[in-house]
Parts: sequence; C-alpha cells; structure tokens
Amino acid sequence: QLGVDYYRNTCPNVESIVRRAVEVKFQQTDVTVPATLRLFFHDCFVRGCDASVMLASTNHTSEKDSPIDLSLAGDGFDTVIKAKAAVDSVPGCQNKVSCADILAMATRDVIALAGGPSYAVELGRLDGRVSTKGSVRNHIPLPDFKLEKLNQMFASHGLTLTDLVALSGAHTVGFSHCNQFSKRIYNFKGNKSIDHTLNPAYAKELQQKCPKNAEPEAAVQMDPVTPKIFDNQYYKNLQQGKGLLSSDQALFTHKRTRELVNLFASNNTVFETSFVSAITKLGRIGIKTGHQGEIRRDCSMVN
Ligand code: HEM
Ligand SMILES: [Ca+2]
Ligand SMILES: [Ca+2]
Repeated sequence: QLGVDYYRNTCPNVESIVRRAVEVKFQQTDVTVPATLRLFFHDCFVRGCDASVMLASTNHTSEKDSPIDLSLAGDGFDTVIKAKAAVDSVPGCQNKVSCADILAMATRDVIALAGGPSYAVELGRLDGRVSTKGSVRNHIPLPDFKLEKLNQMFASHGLTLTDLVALSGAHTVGFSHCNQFSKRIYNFKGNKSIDHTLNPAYAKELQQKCPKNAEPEAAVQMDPVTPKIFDNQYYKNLQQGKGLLSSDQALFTHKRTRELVNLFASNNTVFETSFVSAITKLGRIGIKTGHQGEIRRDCSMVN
C-alpha cells in the first residue's frame, strides 16, 4: 500500500515542505541528524513505523519514557514536530500527512544533509494509537547483544544479515553515552580487564573521555574520524578495532559479517546502495492502514 506518490492529490508539496523544515532545524543544530535517524529506528522496531515512539505518557507510561528510549535525543522529536507544523500551515495539507510519514521523510532528509545518499521514500503509513513502556525492552537491541541475537531480532522483521550490517552503519554519526560501553574499558567479562577486540590506543582514549566516575551525561562520538558525516568510515573503524559498542565490533569479529564490513569499508557506493535498500525495508515494518491507525493532529497525542 506504500507508494512514493501517496500524497500526490492531498498534499503534493509535502516533500519540499518537510525538507525545508528539516534544513532549518539542521542549521540550528547538527545533532538533528543522529537524533532523527535513531528515532526512526526505535519507532519502526516497536509496533512498526507508526510514530508510536512519539506519543507522550498519559495514565500509563509510553515508549518514550522507557529506560532505553529516554536516551533518544529531544532534537529528533522536535524535528518531526516542526515539520508537522510546517505541513499543517499549508492550506489543504492540514491533518493530511501522518507523523509516521513525516518521520520517514525527515530521516531521508537528515541522511542527505549529512552527506549520505538520497532516496525516494515510500509513504502511506498511518499513526498508531498505542504506545507502552513495556514493549520497548524486548524489541530494541542492546549494545551487549551477541551477533546471533542481533540477527534474530532483525530477522524477525524480515531484515537480513546484510541489512543488519548496512543499518549499523548509521553509527557513522552521533553519540553514545559512556555507560553503554564502560564495561568494555573497565570491567570486561567482570574481571576488570579491557575488551581485547578494542584497539588499545582507542581504549585508552575512551578511558580518558569516560572516567570511571563520569557524569551520566558524558558521551562520545560513535565515529571518531568523521562524526558528522554520513559515510563508510564506520566500517573502516571496525577494521581497526575502533567500533565503540560491542554490537558494532561484533560485526568484524564474526567471519560471516566481516566480509560485508570489508566490502562496505572498501566501497562507499556499495555501502550506500545497501543502506538505502535496508532502510527502505526498515520503513515497511508493521505498516498500519485503514482502521488500524489515524492521521494524528498532534504527534504526541492520539486524536
Ligand atoms: C544493531 C543494533 C543496534 C544497537 C545495539 C544500537 C545501540 C545504540 C546505542 C547503545 C546507542 C547510544 C545511545 C546513547 O547512549 O544515547 C546508539 C546510538 C545511535 N544509534 Fe544505534 N543501535 C543499533 C542499530 C541502529 C540502527 C539500525 C540505527 C538506524 C538506522 C541506529 C542509529 C543510531 C544513531 C543515529 C545513534 C546516535 C544517536 C544520537 O547521537 O543521538 N542504531 N545505538
Ligand atoms: Ca512504532
Ligand atoms: Ca562518519
């Protein structure tokens, strides 16, 4: 049911309206890029791409207030809210475009703004009416997951090992808080050692940036070389033992995925093509149509 021309008759200029709003937001802060990209991932993996991640808590706690999603940067939500306001300010477009579709378009736009590939976004998702804190824990992968478990979680959404490796390339931009990888540098396997898959010089650098008593807000760029550019540097980092999260470095440790890492590291065009294919599949997860959803007036509340 998804299609690139979905709003052809209802709001023909929706793509340029969203793009303009995203550009303005990006000029204010470049954190807009990783924040929006991660928001899209966390939305699609929990109840499908239906903007459930944007619903505010009511008498029960919603996804965004779950422990994992509390680390989603506010600028991602703000990007969608601003783009939605821009769309709704155009006569005829008011309440015609779903928050889920605006998030999908904004994600495409931030990737291009950071120097990554551009692609046609499929549209036609409705917004969901349900969001629960409990659903996040079992659906969002954790940074200490083994490859087998990561693969299982992605496979449950029809995503292949190639898709997993390509989508992990999103970690070419953005930050991680120290607590997400502190075990690797201070207490690996519970015996006060350092994860041996970490490059020793990089491990030292991380210990400096994340001292044992680091404040909870302390964060490190996930790609130490080109932290703001959407490129294949992430894979080159993995080849050098500079994957920040255990789940990143695992892609190079295992033979099955190492070949893909090497391929993406050596050929940015292949990486971009694989990423576009994978994020397009990501955007198809759990699509709601008809009575299953609605076009939310306010992205943070059901109608
Ligand atoms: C493969 C399994 C994955 C795991 C275990 C994982 C885990 C994480 C963790 C722990 C962080 C740091 C969060 C923080 O401390 O605030 C993070 C950040 C991020 N993740 Fe992932 N992630 C995965 C896949 C993905 C995918 C598929 C995407 C998007 C397509 C993505 C996009 C991002 C982005 C852009 C950031 C940076 C966020 C920011 O700077 O605000 N991740 N991820
Ligand atoms: Ca969702
Ligand atoms: Ca990069």
